[in-house]
Amino acid sequence: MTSKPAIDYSVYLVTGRELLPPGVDYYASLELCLSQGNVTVVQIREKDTETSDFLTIAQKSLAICDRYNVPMLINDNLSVCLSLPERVGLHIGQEDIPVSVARRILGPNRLLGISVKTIDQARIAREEGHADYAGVGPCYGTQSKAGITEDKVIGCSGAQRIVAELKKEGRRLPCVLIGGLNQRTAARTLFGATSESNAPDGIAVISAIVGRTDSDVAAAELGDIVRSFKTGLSSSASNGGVASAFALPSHPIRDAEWYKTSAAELLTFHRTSIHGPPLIQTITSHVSSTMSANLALAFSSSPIMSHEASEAADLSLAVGALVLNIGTISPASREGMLVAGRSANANRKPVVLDPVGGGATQFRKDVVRGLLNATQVTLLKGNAAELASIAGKGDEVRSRGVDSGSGQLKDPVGLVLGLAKRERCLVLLSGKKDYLTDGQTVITSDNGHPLLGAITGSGCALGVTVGAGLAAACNLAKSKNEDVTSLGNTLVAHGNVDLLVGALTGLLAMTIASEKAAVRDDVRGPGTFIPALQDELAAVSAEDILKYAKIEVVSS
Ligand SMILES: Cc1ncc(COP(=O)(O)OP(=O)(O)O)c(N)n1
Ligand SMILES: Cc1nc(C(=O)O)sc1CCOP(=O)(O)O
Repeated sequence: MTSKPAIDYSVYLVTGRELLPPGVDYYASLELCLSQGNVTVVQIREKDTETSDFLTIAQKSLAICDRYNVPMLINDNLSVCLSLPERVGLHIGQEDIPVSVARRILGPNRLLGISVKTIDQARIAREEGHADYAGVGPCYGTQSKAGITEDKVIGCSGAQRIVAELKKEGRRLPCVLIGGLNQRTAARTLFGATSESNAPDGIAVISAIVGRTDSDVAAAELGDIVRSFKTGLSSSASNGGVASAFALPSHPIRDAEWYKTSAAELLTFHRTSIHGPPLIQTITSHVSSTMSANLALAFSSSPIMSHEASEAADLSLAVGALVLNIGTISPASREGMLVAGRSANANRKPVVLDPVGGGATQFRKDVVRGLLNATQVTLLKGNAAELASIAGKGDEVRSRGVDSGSGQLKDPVGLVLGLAKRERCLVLLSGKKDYLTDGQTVITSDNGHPLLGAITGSGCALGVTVGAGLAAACNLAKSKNEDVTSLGNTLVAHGNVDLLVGALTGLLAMTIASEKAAVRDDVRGPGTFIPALQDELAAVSAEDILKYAKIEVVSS
């Protein structure tokens, strides 16, 4: 029989004296962040401190933790842990003393945590049963620990797979996410690491609390995020599961006519909106920049083609949507995209990611993974090869470079639904038939003319019209005084905004315009098609959507 108290892992502070702001006293900072009851566990981590000094720091820290009734653990150092009362636990890594040996020495009553970075390590930790909980990471890059290179980062999807392994039936091991978790990343990482009924139990942080002079406020912000996540969990559990209820919008089943009518109404609103044309920040390829800007204008939007990282935060206050297209990606434009993505997330602006050629090279794969890890994307748009690569099904459709083909996907509906659920975003699979989903409903569209494939940049411009459609959906909700800013339970739904209809409107406008352009008398081939497409996109109307949209709801 063990006598371990139940632990609330919600906000797990790992200390880091070297990260304190200048002039801030370690003990004062620790006391301050514990003072409001938001930090629920503390681990004392001293990487370069002599054992005797480590013990002194740990003893003084324990007095503070005891005052606030917060459980405490020691990082790595068994002798410091054993010198302290039995209520003090130990956290070890995979390279430290073996967990079975640690358990034998510590006895059954001390809390013992282990770091896991792979599914195998998670399985072993769960099966062996020596550890009481696992620290899962590094979720993202961090300055707080040496040696965390890009290839070691597991991101939301890696964390999701590890959490699922830790939570397998039989023994469900509690776990916390660690590495780059902060006020900006915590919500989407908690949501993103959750699948079915497998959710992390909390977040472990160093810099997000230790690096702040107002460590009490920092802890309260994180506490709010984790509580709101857990509230979403319990309400969704009673609604039949986690992923269905909060990761993606849950709405009534609607038929194709409803979507057609809603898209037509949104288009009318967008063309005549008192908000004026939404500003669409587009970081795109050199090849398609002019085409994208012109077609954005034709679709009643205002393009701004800024790649500059230093103005992204200011811009994101003004933009209606952000479009990230990796067609001619470089390390500098990747940096701009990361900053712009962060700023858009912070200001709750929709983000479209177009992973052009995403499966073609390792560099592009890394860029796409990095962007998906660092940004909560609202809509992921790609062709069969690009989306199959992101889904880890690259062998299903061999990538042939940036214009890789329509592909022979075995199960396009399953692919887009799976990706939408995993990445917590809308997914648009473009091809002869387009598939659009919000993770609940899948809409197919048979619109679009083959000449779109004969000109360069039409796919990139589609990303922009879809982005403008998302911005229009936000503006429509605002005009009805609906909440478009709250975090709520849905990360991609932006309160009451119907982003699925927004994306559909941008898709139909572009594809119907292409059909109307292609049949014009003045169009004799790709060259004359381009200006005609621009004209027809400027003219496409609600009536055109009602008359020409060829959409079906194939899954609800
Ligand atoms: C909660 C939690 N999770 C993971 C770690 C990392 O531990 P470890 O792998 O031992 O690395 P160091 O902390 O020793 O650098 C942790 N400390 N806490
Ligand atoms: C101590 C530690 N361990 C990690 C792991 O992944 O094993 S990441 C990490 C540092 C976490 O610091 P911050 O919250 O400032 O990113």
